[in-house]
Amino acid sequence: MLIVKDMCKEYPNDQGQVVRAAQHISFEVAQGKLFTLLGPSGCGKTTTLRSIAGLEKPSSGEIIVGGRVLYSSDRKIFIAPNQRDIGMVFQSYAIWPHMNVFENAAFPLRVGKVKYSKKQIEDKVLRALHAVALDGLESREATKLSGGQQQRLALARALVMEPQLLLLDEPLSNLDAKLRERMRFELKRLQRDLGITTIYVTHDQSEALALSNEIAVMKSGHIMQLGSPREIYEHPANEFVADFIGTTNFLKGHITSLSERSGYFNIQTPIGNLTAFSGESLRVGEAVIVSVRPENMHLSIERPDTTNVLQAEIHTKIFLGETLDMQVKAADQIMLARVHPNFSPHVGTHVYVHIDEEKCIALSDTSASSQTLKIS
Ligand SMILES: Nc1ncnc2c1ncn2[C@@H]1O[C@H](COP(=O)(O)OP(=O)(O)OP(=O)(O)O)[C@@H](O)[C@H]1O
Repeated sequence: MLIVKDMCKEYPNDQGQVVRAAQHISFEVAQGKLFTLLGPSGCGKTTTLRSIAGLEKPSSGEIIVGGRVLYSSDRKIFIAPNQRDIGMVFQSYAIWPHMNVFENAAFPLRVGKVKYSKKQIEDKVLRALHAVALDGLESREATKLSGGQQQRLALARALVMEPQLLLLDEPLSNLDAKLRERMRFELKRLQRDLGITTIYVTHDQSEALALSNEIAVMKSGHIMQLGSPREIYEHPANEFVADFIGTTNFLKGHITSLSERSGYFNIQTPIGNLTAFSGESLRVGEAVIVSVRPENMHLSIERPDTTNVLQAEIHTKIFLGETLDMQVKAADQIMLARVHPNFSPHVGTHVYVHIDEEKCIALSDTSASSQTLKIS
């Protein structure tokens, strides 16, 4: 449905230098899916989204929506934003305060090139308002809506033209935390019910995990990893992704041997030997970082009869209601374990930490590429 091919966008900055805002961005989104561009501030998410909308002209590459080329540097094609059949909702969704709900939603139909009859406008607006569950509020002044309702109205205004592609740029960031969480579910339901292909921009990793069929994690204008929320969470491609998505423990080490299980490696770390999975082709002696999610650190008082067991001591405990976060200390390394609140040994207690081999992810330590150890 949407194809972005090798897209680059450069801007000149105030010092006359070139800012490479998006570099060789390529991805495809299937019909009806929700695809998220996720990354820290300045990584190029908005630039990518605005390029799809036609609000920015990329420096090179190609953008195709539903088989129609909207931009191609090679073929010198650039379709104007209002000819692209794309709906967009921005962070500052700016509904019109002097118009009621109906008129706000009808606005794009009234100003567009195509002239619609009164009946057509009414049908389309009521359909869009129904989709976002604002039916019955047509004559309410827009300013008398709650934050969440205003957000849904902005969405209805983007949907009223029945675009084939919907672009959402941090649409929930102006809402308070509770409402944001509720709107996440609403957005997901709405997107699924309407089956509208959607590109979503956010810097909030939990929002991305909750909403997306697929995520592109971006850093400094590059896509660092493309994958489903589960793939990205469970098998981060590199240290940046592991660190940016969720909470993780990092252990530095080096590979001592290949495990008998294919894809697994035996690793020596300062706090003990571990067997870990890696999607990379790592070599014996190579410096690695092992990433372990806190919920995969299983603590026990008795030594479990299995492999991948470390010895540690309870360092600090933080009660979080449904979970207990425990910092455990092994050698000089502090690690975070997220456990059930029923398991609450005293600070200073010696514990065993078991980590399933599948949940230990070895990533090549790029910062240590020059320090590869030789194992004879
Ligand atoms: N019009 C512009 N002129 C010059 N530089 C720009 C322009 N727009 C964006 N940039 C730069 O391009 C880079 C990417 O910006 P972009 O807005 O795409 O990032 P972002 O990931 O969406 O960030 P945020 O989450 O803060 O909106 C940044 O370094 C930004 O300063």
